Amino acid sequence: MDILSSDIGAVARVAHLGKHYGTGGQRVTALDDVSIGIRRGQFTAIMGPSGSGKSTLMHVMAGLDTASEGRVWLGDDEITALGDAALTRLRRRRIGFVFQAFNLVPTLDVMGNLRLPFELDGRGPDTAERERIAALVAALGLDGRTGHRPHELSGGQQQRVAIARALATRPDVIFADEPTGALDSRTSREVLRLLRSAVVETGQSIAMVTHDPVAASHADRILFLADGRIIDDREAMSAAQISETMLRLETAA
Ligand SMILES: Nc1ncnc2c1ncn2[C@@H]1O[C@H](COP(=O)(O)OP(=O)(O)OP(=O)(O)O)[C@@H](O)[C@H]1O
Repeated sequence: MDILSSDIGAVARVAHLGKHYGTGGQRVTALDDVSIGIRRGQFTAIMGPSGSGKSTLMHVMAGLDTASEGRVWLGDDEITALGDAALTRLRRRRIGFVFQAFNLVPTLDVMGNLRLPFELDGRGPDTAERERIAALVAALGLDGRTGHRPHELSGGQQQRVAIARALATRPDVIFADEPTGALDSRTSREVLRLLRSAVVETGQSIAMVTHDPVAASHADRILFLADGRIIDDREAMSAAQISETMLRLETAA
């Protein structure tokens, strides 16, 4: 699939991306000639059967893993051209992450975790950033919890902290890898509503890898991967329509 004209100006983009693991008879092709953009201000879900390359695509787009072939951009900046130090800086300043396992620092309290992206950048949050953190704490229902450590919070609360942390630096894009994978269905819905409202209210761009058709039904756009290729690119769909598409893909796989 060639890059769509509507993906030009995308917040993150890959062209002719290939990713292989191993060599010789052990060689696995995780991604095969993928060209796609994540559109600015949209909530994009990335779906596909197990092993189809979803996490690999996200990790390469986010600069957490390298491409074997092709090129990767964040906005106008080609990340495949950056050295390690520049890539680390770009990730810290311009990309937010939300993971299935929350990935909070267990020894820091909630406020410590929220300040962490700024501390890692070699500075504390400035006044405007402190105000933003306070607004996120209130909006995400974490008032009264800022002195708690992660193990003192429920899974849903921990994921809300992770989302607040990802939003705090106003990243160009947030990559979320199975953000509801460890949560029950009611808590998952709350987390998805939070992600959705960040897109609608502040124009945050979010790309989310998920297995869950209900989670993907919150997205504006759904990319379907199979065998390392993008095989479908759809506007918002219902959970039932997504389940049907996934069933077709899994049966074909
Ligand atoms: N570090 C690695 N070494 C070797 N092979 C790998 C590695 N990481 C991923 N793969 C392989 O690449 C392919 C794509 O994996 P990936 O994790 O991206 O798929 P996925 O769609 O995210 O799967 P799942 O839904 O099960 O998490 C798979 O065949 C996987 O076994």
